[in-house]
Amino acid sequence: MSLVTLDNVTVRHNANPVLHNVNFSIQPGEIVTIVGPNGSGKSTFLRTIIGALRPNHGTVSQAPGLRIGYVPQKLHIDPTLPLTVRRFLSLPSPVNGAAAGRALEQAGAGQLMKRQMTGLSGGQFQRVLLARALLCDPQLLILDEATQGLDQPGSAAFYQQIEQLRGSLGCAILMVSHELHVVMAASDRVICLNGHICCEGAPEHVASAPEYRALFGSGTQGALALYRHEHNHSHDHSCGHDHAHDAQPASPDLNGTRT
Ligand SMILES: Nc1ncnc2c1ncn2[C@@H]1O[C@H](COP(=O)(O)OP(=O)(O)OP(=O)(O)O)[C@@H](O)[C@H]1O
Repeated sequence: MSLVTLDNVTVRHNANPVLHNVNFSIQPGEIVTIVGPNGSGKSTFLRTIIGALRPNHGTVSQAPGLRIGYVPQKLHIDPTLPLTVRRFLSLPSPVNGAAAGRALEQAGAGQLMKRQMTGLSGGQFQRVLLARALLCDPQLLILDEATQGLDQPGSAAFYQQIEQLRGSLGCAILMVSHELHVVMAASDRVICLNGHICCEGAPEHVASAPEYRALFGSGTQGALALYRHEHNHSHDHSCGHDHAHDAQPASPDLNGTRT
């Protein structure tokens, strides 16, 4: 059974159609990535799925009792506000220390519990947002441009964490990203959105689709191939071929340096 289904959904902002006749569903454990140019309706799509926006036409249905974890695009915290990670995770509802620690571990941020929110690096901050989304033990985890502002190794490490979470928690993941070559390697299905669904399918299929290339050009496909190569092999650099041009998704050291 699908976790969420959109049936012929149209959404307008101030009478302007932003999404038009969109059909979509996501299955348990699936990783789906939404790509599309600025203003193409990606955030509107996510907000419609979580129920923050009502469609003007069509229907949105959720599996009964569906638990959704949401990682926003960004979150501003007043730099003068003293707020530890532990306290942040208890907003708006209190959580016990064990649950907070478990969520931080799952997000790859186990050692950040006592840190000040305003002292975190961009990557650490996003992992804390991820931990907060995991507190409800989501069946569907939604991420809206969650790696904005991170460098490419930081983004790649973040998405590898997401892939691991799908493996360990079994949750489905729906994410929006501009970093096509990084994100697509972790996706089961990619949807190219531009007010309507232009094309969808396996990452390789979408990367070579004419609709996708019309929007993004063809440069990404080479980067995707490189990343897949790096992503799939055993990381044994002694096997004799040239890695000089491989994309290198590194594991960030959450204390601030990178390995
Ligand atoms: N609350 C709103 N009121 C009026 N117009 C809106 C509102 N939210 C979004 N829009 C408009 O709807 C269109 C789609 O916006 P949306 O944020 O969904 O796109 P996006 O693909 O997520 O963009 P980006 O990649 O820039 O984040 C844009 O033209 C935007 O200006």
